[in-house]
This record gives sequence, structure tokens and C-alpha cells, in this order.
Amino acid sequence: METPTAPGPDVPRRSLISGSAAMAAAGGLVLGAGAATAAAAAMAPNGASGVVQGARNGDERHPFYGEHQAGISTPPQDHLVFTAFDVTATTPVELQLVLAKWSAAMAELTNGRPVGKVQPARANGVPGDTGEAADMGPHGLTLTLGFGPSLFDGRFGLEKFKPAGFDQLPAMAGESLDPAMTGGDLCIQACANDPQVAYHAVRNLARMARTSVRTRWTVLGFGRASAGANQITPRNLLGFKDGTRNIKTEEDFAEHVWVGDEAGQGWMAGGSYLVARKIHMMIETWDEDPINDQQGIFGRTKQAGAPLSGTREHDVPDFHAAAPGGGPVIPADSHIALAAHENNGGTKILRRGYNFTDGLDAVGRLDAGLMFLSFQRDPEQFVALQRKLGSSDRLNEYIRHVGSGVYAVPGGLPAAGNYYGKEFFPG
Ligand SMILES: C=CC1=C(C)c2cc3[nH]c(cc4nc(cc5[nH]c(cc1n2)c(C)c5CCC(=O)O)C(CCC(=O)O)=C4C)c(C)c3C=C
Ligand SMILES: [Fe+2]
Repeated sequence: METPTAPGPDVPRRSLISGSAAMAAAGGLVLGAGAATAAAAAMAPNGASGVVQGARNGDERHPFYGEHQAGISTPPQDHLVFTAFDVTATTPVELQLVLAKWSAAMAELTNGRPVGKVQPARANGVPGDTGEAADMGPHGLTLTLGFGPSLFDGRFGLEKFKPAGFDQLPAMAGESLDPAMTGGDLCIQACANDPQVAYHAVRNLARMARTSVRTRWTVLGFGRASAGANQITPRNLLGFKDGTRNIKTEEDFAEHVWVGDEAGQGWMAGGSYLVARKIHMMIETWDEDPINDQQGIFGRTKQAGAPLSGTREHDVPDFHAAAPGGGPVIPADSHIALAAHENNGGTKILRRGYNFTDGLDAVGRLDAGLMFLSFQRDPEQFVALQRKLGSSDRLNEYIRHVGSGVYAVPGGLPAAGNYYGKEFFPG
């Protein structure tokens, strides 16, 4: 598991200069492959140093470079900005530049540094960085980049890099997807312990690539609804502890989350597949449901989060325990009975979701729910579980899947000078 590194000295001047270079490139300057690599190298000083001048708090940071991208095994931070993008660029070299600039800018942002000058020297200079996170520190920011299946269609000549079987998710029961909240060629999962830091990061990444990508859908998440190792389990908007039996050990990450060489695509080694599902909750209806029904739906108690077969949150559920009147104590159509690895041939997924709210809907009901995010070695792990939940889960009466996407998340970058997708383009 990764651990946050200590803060370093003040923001280096070179990051401001190189950020401006990135903005120049974002304005449509076309560079060759070598130049893309050089841009990435110039913009990405070693992630171990640098903290924003005057930072008062928020110094927690996660290493940007490493075997895996941050934001997967990283214990979930408090806030999320998830955005999927369509690539509007028409040439491979434009896409290459976006990936090179984003990779370098992500290294800066996760160290609490701006992507360009907040305060240009010239009076008529346009700020390279929008500035709303200046002096705040990284607040544990992680930026995780994914490629949608549509990126590998014919537009950029990337067909041969598409991992075998990597396609849009199949249609499944219990979903009512809004096309405006599905898919995307690229996605960025930004997580931080401050919402403005996460927002600033995605806004500036989108801004620097505005001639080449267009935002497709975005979800702002708050109050993480999952738990990593050594974290207190939070609650979802239905009031239940969520994330109790999540993947937390290195062994489980190796077996269920990280891609090995099985994909036949070297760029996916150390990566994972991200499934995003925006799930609307009928909260007002749920609020009127009696406690015994709510607990039967999840198979757990509300206050303690204990399985109905036990008394404490982390008791292992006993799906064979019989109720006095006959039948299992944990109903067979409860959420946990259907989703547990014991009842799914050992299948596990890493859940890393967040609560979300979009305010009130047209008739004054809460427009809120769970931005379900899961990472797995193969999207089929999610599909198998969701097929079962979609057809039989008692929770379905209170939820509706409205948004969806699946993304191939490449392995981490080893050091500055590399960028995501570098393997796609001729040297
Ligand atoms: C396809 C995978 C899953 C979807 C979609 C999903 C939606 C969903 N879940 C909750 C709330 C809870 N889920 C819990 C456990 C749990 N959920 C899944 C998978 C999906 N959930 C799994 C694999 C598990 C673990 C099961 C187990 O091993 O016991 C729980 C219980 C607490 C916990 O262990 O985290 C809650 C609560 C909601 C509200 C929701 C959609 C809105
Ligand atoms: Fe669940």
C-alpha cells in the first residue's frame, strides 16, 4: 500500500515556466512525438519535492509515480470529481499531446503545484492556472486516468492496442441509462480531502486540453461511501455503513484488482478496469420503510452494520445460519447474500464509490444517490455481480442505475518524462 510522502520546500519556479509551456501547447501548437516526451519531462519535476508557498494545511500527498496509478489502492479521500471526456481531436498527434500534457500536469497538481502562472508577470498575461487552489496544498489529491473502449475505434489508429474483450458494458436489468451520462473516450477520477482541490484539478486539465477534448459527463461526490484499510466505514445516503467487506489486503489487490500480462497489452500491466455507475436512490420512499425491512434488504443492521447473523460490524456473515422460523437469517435475496464472494465463485471487486447529490428534481424530490466506482482486473467481475443484483436484489426497489462507463486504467508511470498512452504512438 502506498503512504503519503512528507511535504517539501516551496513551489519551484520551473514548474510555473513549464506550466506556461503546456498552455502554449494546449492552444493548438502541434509537436512531434519527441516533443511530447520532452514536454512531459520538462513539466514533471520529481514528485517528492515541492509544497505550495504559504500552505496552511492540506500537506498530505500521495506519490504520483509508481507501479500503479494512485487513486485505486489509495484509502478513499473525502471528495470526488469524476469526469468523462469525448476526444474531439482528429489526429493521433493531438491526442498524444493531450496525454503528455495531462500526465505532466497531474504530477504537478498532485504535489499541490499550479499548472501555469496564477499571477502572470505581464499585465495583459492570461493566467495559466485558474488559481482557485493556490496556497491550499494537495490535500491528498489523486488523479486517475482511464481510456474508454471508444478510444480504440478507428479514429486514432489504436485498434491494435485495445485489450481483448474490452467493450462497453452489456445492457443489464435494473438500469435506465441516460445517454448523456454514459461512456466517454477518457475519464479522470479526481479524489481529494478538499472539494475545491479536486475541482480545480479537473477544471484545469479540461482547460488545457479544450481544443482537443470535450466534457461528456461529470459527477461531484462527497462523503466517501467506501472504506480502505484502517479506515472507519462511512455511511451511504440510505444510512447504512458501506465498504465494510471491501478489498483491503495486498493479496486481494494482486488477485482481483491489478491486471497482469493476461490482457496481451503491456500498457495495461499494473493497471485495472474502472466501472462507473451513477445510481439514483429513491430516498423519500426508503425513509418510510420499516427498519426490519431495510435491514433485510442489505442483510445487515443499520446502526452497527453487523451482518444479521452476527453482532459486530466485522463479524463474517454466515449465509447458512437459520432463523428460528426457518429460512436463512441473512435473506437469500439480500444485497450482501447476492454480492458476497462466498456466493459468487470467489469473485471480489474493489468498491471506491461516493455519495452524490444534484439537488432536487423537477417535483422537489432529492436527486441523489451513489456514484458507484469499482476497480477490477476484468470488467467481467462487475458484470457477473451486477447481472445477479440487477435481477434479484431487493434493493432494486429503491435504486436506479442512470449513468455508466467502463475504462481501462493503465499502469502507473515509472518516472518523469513518461506519459499515459506513450506506447500507442511511434517513438
Ligand atoms: C455490482 C456490484 C455492486 C453494486 C452495483 C452495488 C450497489 C450498491 N451497494 C450499496 C450498499 C452496500 N453494498 C454493500 C456490500 C457490497 N456491495 C457489493 C457490490 C455492489 N453494490 C459487494 C461486492 C458488497 C460486499 C458483499 C459482501 O462481501 O458481504 C453493503 C454492505 C456493507 C459492505 O460490506 O460494504 C452496503 C450497505 C448501495 C446503496 C448500492 C447502490 C446504490
Ligand atoms: Fe453494494
